[in-house]
Amino acid sequence: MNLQDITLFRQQNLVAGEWINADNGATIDVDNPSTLSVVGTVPNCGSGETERAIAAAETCFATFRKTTAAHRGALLEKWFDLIMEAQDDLATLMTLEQGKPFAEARGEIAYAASFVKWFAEEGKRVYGETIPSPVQDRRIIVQKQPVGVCAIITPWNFPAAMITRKIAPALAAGCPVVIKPSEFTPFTALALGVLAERAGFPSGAVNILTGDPAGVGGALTGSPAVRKLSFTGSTRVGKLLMEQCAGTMKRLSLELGGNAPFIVFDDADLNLAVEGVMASKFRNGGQTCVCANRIFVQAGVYDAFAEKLAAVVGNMKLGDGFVDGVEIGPMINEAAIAKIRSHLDDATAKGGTVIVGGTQEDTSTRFISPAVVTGVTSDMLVADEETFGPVAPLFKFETEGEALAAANATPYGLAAYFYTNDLTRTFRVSEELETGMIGINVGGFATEVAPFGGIKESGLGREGAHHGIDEYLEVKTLHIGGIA
Ligand SMILES: NC(=O)c1ccc[n+]([C@@H]2O[C@H](COP(=O)([O-])OP(=O)(O)OC[C@H]3O[C@@H](n4cnc5c(N)ncnc54)[C@H](O)[C@@H]3O)[C@@H](O)[C@H]2O)c1
Ligand SMILES: O=C[C@H](O)CS(=O)(=O)O
Repeated sequence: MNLQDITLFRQQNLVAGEWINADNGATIDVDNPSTLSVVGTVPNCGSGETERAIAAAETCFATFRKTTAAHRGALLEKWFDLIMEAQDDLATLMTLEQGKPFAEARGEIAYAASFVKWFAEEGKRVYGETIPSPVQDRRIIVQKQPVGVCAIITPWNFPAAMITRKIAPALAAGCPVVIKPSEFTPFTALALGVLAERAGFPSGAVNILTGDPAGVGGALTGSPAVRKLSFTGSTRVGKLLMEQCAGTMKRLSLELGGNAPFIVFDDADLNLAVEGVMASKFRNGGQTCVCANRIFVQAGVYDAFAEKLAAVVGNMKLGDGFVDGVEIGPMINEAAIAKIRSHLDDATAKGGTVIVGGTQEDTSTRFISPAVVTGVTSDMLVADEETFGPVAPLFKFETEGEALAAANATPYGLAAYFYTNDLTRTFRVSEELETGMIGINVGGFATEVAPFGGIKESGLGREGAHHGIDEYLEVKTLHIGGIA
């Protein structure tokens, strides 16, 4: 493994300031989706180790909550510096275990670090209020306090950013965390844990467990000592965890699945719209929650747009993430390949045409060439399910009303995109689209400064911006009487 600092490669879990193995010594293999070789192993922990991590976080909370925001901000600043110094090593671990092109992995590390730097400052701006009392001898003060021990469960597709987008505000607010990263991409998370230790976070502030999702997750969601769950992943698992948290009334932040519409109106700049699809659809090989999942093109420009898009997609470089110039890496696992194949086969069986890509040179690998499909209709799987792969399905529409109805015909509401040069249409369409975030003549909006999140079955709450820290705070109102 080509790391400058090999100590960042950890095959153990971080619990109460100690690096541990599973109590029974069991391990999980982590493979390289490009070569199918084993990158390494991590402990297969369960409820026992999780309960110890929760206890360590609870012990830590008693003192960590009383540190100043400035102190916690200084720790976050130091962590930011260490993350950026280790950017290449962290990106190497990410490409090894997740497969994304190395340049994208480096970009994600910088994106992940931006949340750490942002919340180092936001923690110092957690302001309270004084409220004019309706009773003469009383004073009313509103305080904000850390919610307590937080459980953090994250997906494999952005293995660094999905962790820091949660734990940076949690730590800034004074909340210790117990993290369960995806079993597919644990090494990035564990390396971030090494750097958090080096930054000076106290024992028990950051705990990281790998293992049986249901076992670790069940201990986290069932523990009354855990006051909040922040989850990013599929809507299916999000609903399950929401149910499991009900018994202890935990605070919830849920960042779930998407089914983003991408609408190209006939007055759009088609070259810009093609650039937008490339940015939105094919980032991380299409394994992105906010990627364009359904592309609606107005009839007058449909053929021209399809031709332009196919020409660019057909020239994309597919391969191992460490090869210079590769734009599409391997899919994360065999199930991902199977889902992509099922969507392509279903579309062609129902009248669609794959005009470029969608093939595998070797079906024993996890590589599939990026595809454009025309003649796509609402009865196809791609209309209702997150493909989570490099497939661009093109739907044709006639009127704005038809496009809006189709775009909103989904239980998801995370992201949407549309391209137009008509100002009044910009406001009309923005106000009608049922999503949490909209790109207008832009195909990507990953930034720490703006709120990120969805509506409907895409989740609850917001991450990033000033909104993100409120998810880790409780509001307390003081009514002080007898003041003559
Ligand atoms: N909205 C967002 O910000 C956002 C960001 C990234 C990914 N996602 C979504 O995540 C999904 C892809 O990620 P994924 O495949 O890792 O999702 P997933 O739901 O399968 O897994 C997410 C995490 O949940 C854990 N998990 C699975 N079953 C569990 C259980 N029973 N109890 C506790 N934990 C459990 C997994 O181990 C993993 O750590 C897509 O739907 C994508 O849209 C959403
Ligand atoms: O996959 C989901 C991520 O949240 C996408 S982004 O990097 O935040 O845009």
